[in-house]
Parts: sequence; C-alpha cells; structure tokens
Amino acid sequence: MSKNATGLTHECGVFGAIGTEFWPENVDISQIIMIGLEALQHRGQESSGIVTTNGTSFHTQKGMGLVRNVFNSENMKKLQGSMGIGHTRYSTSCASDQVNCQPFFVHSIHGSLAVAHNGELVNKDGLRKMVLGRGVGLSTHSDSELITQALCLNPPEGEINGPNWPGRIKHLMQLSPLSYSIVIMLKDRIYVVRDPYGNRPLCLGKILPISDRVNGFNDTQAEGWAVASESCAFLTHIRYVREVYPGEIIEMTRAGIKTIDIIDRPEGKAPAFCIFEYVYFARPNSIFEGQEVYSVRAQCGRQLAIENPVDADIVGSVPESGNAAAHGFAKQSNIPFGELLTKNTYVGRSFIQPTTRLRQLNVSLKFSPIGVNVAGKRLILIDDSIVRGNTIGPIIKLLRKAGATEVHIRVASPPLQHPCYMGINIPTKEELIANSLDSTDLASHVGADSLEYLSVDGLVKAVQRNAKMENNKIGHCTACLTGEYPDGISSKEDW
Ligand SMILES: O=P(O)(O)OC[C@H]1O[C@H](OP(=O)(O)OP(=O)(O)O)[C@H](O)[C@@H]1O
Ligand SMILES: NC(=O)CC[C@H](N)C(=O)O
Ligand code: SF4
Ligand SMILES: [Mg+2]
Repeated sequence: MSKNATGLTHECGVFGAIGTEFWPENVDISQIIMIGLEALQHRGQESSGIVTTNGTSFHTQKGMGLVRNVFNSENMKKLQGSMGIGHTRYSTSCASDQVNCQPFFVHSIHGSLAVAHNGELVNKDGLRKMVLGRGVGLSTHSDSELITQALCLNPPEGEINGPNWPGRIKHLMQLSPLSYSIVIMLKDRIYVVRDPYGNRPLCLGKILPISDRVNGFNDTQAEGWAVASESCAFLTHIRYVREVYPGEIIEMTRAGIKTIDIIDRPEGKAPAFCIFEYVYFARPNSIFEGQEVYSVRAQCGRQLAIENPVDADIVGSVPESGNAAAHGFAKQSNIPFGELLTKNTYVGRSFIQPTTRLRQLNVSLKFSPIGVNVAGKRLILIDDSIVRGNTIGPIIKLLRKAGATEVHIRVASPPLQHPCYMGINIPTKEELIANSLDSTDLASHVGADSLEYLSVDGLVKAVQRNAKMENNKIGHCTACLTGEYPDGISSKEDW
C-alpha cells in the first residue's frame, strides 16, 4: 500500500521457524518461512527478507517489493539451514529503502545475530542516544537496527559465563516497554519476544510431520516450531498452539520450546493489545485471545445495529474488511445482506497523486456497484473504518448513479481522532476527518442520508465478549479513538 493510500497503513509481519529433526539440513524451513511471509503479506508490502542458518553459517536474502518478487527458485536455494526468521515490512521508523529491509543481520563478538521486528519503539530517541553514547555506530535510523545493536552491547556490569542473551533481552524490555513482537536468531536458537503490554500480536505453532499434513491432526511429535504475527500464516502444515503472552520471552531450540521469562508491566497497568488488529489489520481467519477475528467483526456489526438502527432494503459492505460487520449488522437488524460493490482485486498499490479527482477515479477503478442489488433500493453500507474520508464519498456517488434511493453509512469502529505511536501510520490530526466533521456534518459532506459510528464501549464490548487469555488479563489499546495511551502517557514527548 502506498503512503498516499487511503485508510490506515499496516504494520509488519514477522515469522520464524526451527526444525527439530535432520539438522543441519532441514530442506523445507526456508520454504515454510517464505510461504508464511506470503500469508502475512497484507501486513506490509514494501520489502521482505529471510535469514536462515544451519548452525554454522548464515544466509540472507532480502529486497524491496512483495515476497513473490524478492524470492525465486534460484535465490531460495542458498537459504539453507534448519531454522530461520523472516519479515515483511511496512516502514514506520524510517524510509522504505533497501538499507532498512529486515531482518537485520550483524556479527557480534559473541557470534552472529539476526533480528526481525514488528512495532515501533516509543522511546527510540532516548535509546538511540544511549546506544550511540556507548560508542556504537548505527548505519540507519531504523528502530529495528537499534534493537539489534542494543542487544549486542556488553552490559557494564559484565557477564560471568559468556553472553547472557535472556538477560540482555530482559534489560532491553525494561528500558523499552512498547511496542514490539520480535524474533532474534543466534546460531542455535531463536528468541521470541512480545512487549509487556502485548501491543503487537504474535503466536506459536507446531510444524506437523508430513503424515499429519496429509491425514489430518494426530497429536504426534512436532517436526519443528513456528512463530508468526498472525495465525493465518500457519496454513495446513502448522498447527496453531497459542499466543505468545505479553512480556514473554520464549527460547526455541532443536530440543523444543520453553518460556524463559515473563516481564511484568509497571504496577497496575493493563495489557494493551491493539484493538485495530480486530477492526482492520488482521486477516479475518486469524485468532487472537482465543477468538477468530471474523467473529469479532461480525459482533461489531451486530452491536452497531443495536446502537444505530435504520430502516432499509438491503445491507452491504465496502469490501474487504467491512464484510463481516455487514453480515452481523444484517442478522441483527433482520434486513437481508446483499453485495453492493464488487472489488477489482488487480488494483494493487496505487501511485496516483492524491488530488480529489484522481482519488475518485481510483475508488471507481477499485469498486463497481452491483446494479441488481442497488437500483431502486434503500441501502445500508457498512465500512470497518473512516480515516481521511476519501473512500466513502466517491462510493456513495457510484451507488447513487447506479440508482440507490437512500444510502445510510454505518461504520463498525468509532471515529479515529488521535495519532498512534506504536507502529501504525495514522494520518495527522488535521487529516483525520473525524477531527473536523461530526457524524451529521460528515454525512452531508460525503452525500449520505445518514452516517453513524460504533461507540468505543460497543467496540470494546464486542472484542472482549469472548476474549480469553491464560491469566485472565485482557486489555486493549484504544488510544487512536480515545487519546488514552497504554502507559498513561498523553503525548509522544512524554515517553
Ligand atoms: O477514510 P479513508 O481514508 O478513505 O479510509 C478508510 C478505508 O480504508 C480502508 O480500506 P482499504 O481500501 O485500505 O482496505 P480493505 O480493502 O482491506 O478494506 C478501510 O477499510 C476503509 O474502507
Ligand atoms: N511496521 C512495522 O512494524 C515497522 C517496524 C520498524 N519500526 C520499521 O520501520 O522497520
Ligand atoms: S493507537 Fe490505535 S492503531 Fe495504535 S496501537 Fe493503539 S489501537 Fe492500535
Ligand atoms: Mg476498506
């Protein structure tokens, strides 16, 4: 997605895999990672990369573009080894450029290290000063490089038996509480790390033996372990096991996986999993907190219908991410669901300049009305979110041109009004349409008969209704909707 795109821009996807058999050569580890990255492609389309190792040498392939463009049968051959990590990037901390492609790979006095990161360090400026102050030269402005170099620093108090990697990771987590899901690969292990607030998603899976992949799920021994930003990356060859807990450090080795530590949040602070993963970012079949994203989106639609009912002939969605909420709204309000728009799946990244005319052209290239469901009908159109308000106006025009008699917009999330400091590129306050127009003014601005949002309480209720975490600690970041940031912070300068 280009920086000129409408809406929110995604984050990054991380993936790691380790084989438990046949070291040093486990033939399909790099393929498993590549397939995992493709399944996470929606999280970032700017660049991607994989680093693998067979326990002695490391192999790297990374570059700009989609996973399909970066990897081919030729360069995949060099990615040998029994474990590896991968990344697909949407840039937040610095330019979308070759030098900032992940994973970062460095040689340290204690061996080589590869790091892939989703998130953004909220206190990266302070951490950068600290790392530079210790005499380290950084080659980029990436907060992910900063993590890599901070881990390589020898602690001033020294280490008794060689490098204490868990101790270094723990120290970094205490210095920087937000936001990250990270995979860190050494020559014989991968550390899997989620920030203490659990702001970014991360989950664990078991790589199934070939026989299980063919015959279904027998509870046989793992052929390896995998970790991914979202469970949608586990396809049929990996069984979802559980989420990585907020603050957890897991060590994955050839012998299996074990929790090394769980780093606490400051006293009294709740977890802060990004609520927008449910609203928009994640694939609908991904699982967070014991529930499928689709079912939460459908529940948001039901809640929206309870809060903002309206009489009409047909309920439809702005595809893709509005679909589930539209089904929920239709069920709750007993109005039939119907497809109102078809989406051109070949319209990928848009390099169109953001002038009004061209934006409208772009929307009409992307969406076409389905006449039979639209002409002469009173419509309820559901979208998951309104950000700059660029998409909805031109769509309403298209629907009216196709003969809609009424168009009521229902938005399955609350108005977006505040910036995100945790790895999501939300437009500036001035660009967020909800900061200049309330729902009534926005309705007339975009040409709708009515326009209503889901309430913050309604969204939280829909998300938390069936959410389950091992320790019963559930909590969500809603900062872009409420201005209440996870650490009780009111502006970026306070971090
Ligand atoms: O108010 P705006 O600035 O126009 O942005 C809001 C739109 O952007 C997103 O869709 P997008 O087309 O990015 O992706 P999707 O196909 O996954 O819905 C979101 O789902 C809204 O439809
Ligand atoms: N979207 C992300 O998670 C980005 C990770 C990191 N901050 C980068 O810019 O590369
Ligand atoms: S501010 Fe919004 S987008 Fe950012 S982490 Fe919180 S809920 Fe997610
Ligand atoms: Mg959309």
